Amino acid sequence: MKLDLKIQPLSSWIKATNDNQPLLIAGPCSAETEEQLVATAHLLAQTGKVSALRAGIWKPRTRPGEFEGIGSIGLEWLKRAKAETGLPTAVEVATAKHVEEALKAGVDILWVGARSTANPFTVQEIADALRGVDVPVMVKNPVNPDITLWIGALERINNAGITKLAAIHRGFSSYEKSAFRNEPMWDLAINLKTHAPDLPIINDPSHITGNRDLIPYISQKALDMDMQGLMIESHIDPSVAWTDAKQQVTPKALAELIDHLTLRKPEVKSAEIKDALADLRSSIDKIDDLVIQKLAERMQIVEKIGNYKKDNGITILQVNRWDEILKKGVQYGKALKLDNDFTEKLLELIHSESIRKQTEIMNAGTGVKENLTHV
Ligand SMILES: C=C(O[C@@H]1C=C(C(=O)O)C=C[C@H]1O)C(=O)O
Repeated sequence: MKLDLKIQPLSSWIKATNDNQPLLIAGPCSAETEEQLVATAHLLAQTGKVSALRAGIWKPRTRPGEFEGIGSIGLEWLKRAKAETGLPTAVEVATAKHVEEALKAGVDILWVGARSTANPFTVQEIADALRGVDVPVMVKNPVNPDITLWIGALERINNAGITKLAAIHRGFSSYEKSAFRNEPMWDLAINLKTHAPDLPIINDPSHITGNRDLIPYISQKALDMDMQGLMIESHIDPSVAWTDAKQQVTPKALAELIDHLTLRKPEVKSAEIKDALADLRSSIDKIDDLVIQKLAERMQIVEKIGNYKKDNGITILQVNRWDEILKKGVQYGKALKLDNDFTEKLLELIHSESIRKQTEIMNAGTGVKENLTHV
């Protein structure tokens, strides 16, 4: 399903400062003092790598009692930073009042935060406040891994007439313990790209990692996933930052980090490489056809087994048999140099479809509607 978004190219409102590096939006997590913001902005501008200055002035904090942003006074500081450095400015807005104040103060780019994206009422309020205004808006993914909420927010903003639109991939909350503050769940961002190929996606490695040491790894991966730019938090002295101290980098460290990234292009220019890729891809197509044929054959056998089970009062799940398949498969995959995790996930997917199919057979004619795709 392709989304019907009316979008202007990213280059109509923001560009990388040069062709050899990614588009970079940078700035402190929060504007703390006028001196901190303006001094950080100067150092960022001096790197020659930054296309816009970001700073949070209204901060949605998970718990009360934490620093909730400096508020509207920060808009004056942003004005000064822009006047002195020439950098366009970007802030997060979460209410109609924020939108009005930010626009009045001449903020160049607005973004909708992850907690706001998760709430359609909030997004609609922001969208209504944006009607008739020509300002670029970036929409962060919602905190929860729900791509339809992300799409819905983009649609609401776009329906209000905002065509300078981009998505920001900042990762998703997860119950699992992980090295990341927010799980990247790349599949969701790739899925969004498939739904809206023209929609630019900016990656936010600061919020994904929550840890400055992991930022280069996520930044490189984002570029290799064909994302259009990076938004990275940078503070003149991260050790004393009032918010997110662990994930901020100095402007100098940011410049070095950007220099170490490799920028690859999605287009294949050389005819020779194009031919070689076409050959390899045609081999992949043949293999994919075989994989699908074999899976369909397997499912026909599953159907027969399901019918036997129905006629003879046997449970669908056979734990020992499943365990045997999993162990054997993972071992075989390993011998053929497949990653254990991959083989396990693949077999689990096949098994859950097999269970679904047999559940359908058991329920046939009983009036029980089986809507679940996975059990
Ligand atoms: C197909 C069966 O039913 C279930 C599905 C399995 C599969 O798809 O391989 C294996 C064990 C069962 O949990 C079976 O009992 O063999």
